[in-house]
Amino acid sequence: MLTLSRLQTELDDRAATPAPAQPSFWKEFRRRMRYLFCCGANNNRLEPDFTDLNEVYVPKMYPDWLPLEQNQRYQNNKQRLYQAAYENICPADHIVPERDKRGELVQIGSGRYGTVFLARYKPTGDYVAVKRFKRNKSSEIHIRREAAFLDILQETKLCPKFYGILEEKRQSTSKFANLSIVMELVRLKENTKQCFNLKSFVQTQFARGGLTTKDWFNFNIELAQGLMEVHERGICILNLKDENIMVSRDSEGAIHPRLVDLGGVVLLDDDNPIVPPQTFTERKLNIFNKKRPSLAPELFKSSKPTAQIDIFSLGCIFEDLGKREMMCDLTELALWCTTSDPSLRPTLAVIVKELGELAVKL
Ligand SMILES: Nc1ncnc2c1ncn2[C@@H]1O[C@H](COP(=O)(O)OP(=O)(O)OP(=O)(O)O)[C@@H](O)[C@H]1O
Repeated sequence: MLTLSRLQTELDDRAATPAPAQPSFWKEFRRRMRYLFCCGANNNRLEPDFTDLNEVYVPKMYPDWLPLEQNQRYQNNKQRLYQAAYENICPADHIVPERDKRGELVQIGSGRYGTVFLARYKPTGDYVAVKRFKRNKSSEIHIRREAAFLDILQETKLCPKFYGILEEKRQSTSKFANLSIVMELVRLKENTKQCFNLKSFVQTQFARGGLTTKDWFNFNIELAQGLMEVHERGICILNLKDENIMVSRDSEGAIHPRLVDLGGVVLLDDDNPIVPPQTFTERKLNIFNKKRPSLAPELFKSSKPTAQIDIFSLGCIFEDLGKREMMCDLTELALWCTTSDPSLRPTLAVIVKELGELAVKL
């Protein structure tokens, strides 16, 4: 909602900005935010035409530094990307929503773009998570794009299995869009329906009981290794934060990270740099920066989507964990990862090595 003070600030800004050829602040702001968090390189496309993503995505899948064998796999992804976006449909009668005693849908979590519900996948009886998207926040291309990336990243240990796109006819007055994403339910333990993201996990005594510092180090090693796998596929998460990392515990009590919410992903080293609008004043940048402290500072100047951006966000996760669990070594590593100069941040390989060495000492 445009509050009076925000409106006043905008008007002040407009007055201070020379009129000719300057795009409106809010128009440019929305365009940039869409670029950052929704459509990535295809921010200008309003039509659900996915072929452009194919074209944009595939050349990026040939980074020189990758072994030939991996490049070959990316070539095969071209067809899959399209299929995931348009052909990987989960038939509506395969999904049986779970309801509580009052007959309401069981909600697992929610965010700015969607709400995630619990359901059963009829053919196998598996529990699944169905992410419904808010109609006013997500375009069709946004949803299809998220699904396509989930399809590619489900190969990694970090991301949940993708069951397909669910199409349901809803009234135009409905809060939710017609398309939803069906994916594996990432739950705390095999035999429960409870799900915890890292943020809620650390605050819930019964879920986190009995953990040692070593467990946390191993968890972080897995997280960094998982991120490496994501980067190897030419993808930058951009939106890495504790709410998007789910925690599961195995039969021995060890914790493992899984990544959900690929709504913000962009292509690594995309030629389109992410730049804040010209009219973004220093003050506004600071306000936005404070609201999203896990975003790397270079994003607020002008930056290509790089691995270092995710490493900064990973550092913010380490910082929170280090402080909360009183792991000084982790806090120190966090400081290194969140260096404002991206070229000084450690690579993921170095992070894994450092964490491994620290874990051995325990
Ligand atoms: N596969 C899943 N299994 C279990 N819980 C999930 C799953 N996917 C999402 N969640 C839960 O639902 C919450 C909201 O999902 P998600 O982050 O995808 O929504 P969003 O609207 O895109 O969020 P954001 O505001 O961060 O963009 C997550 O924080 C997580 O706790």
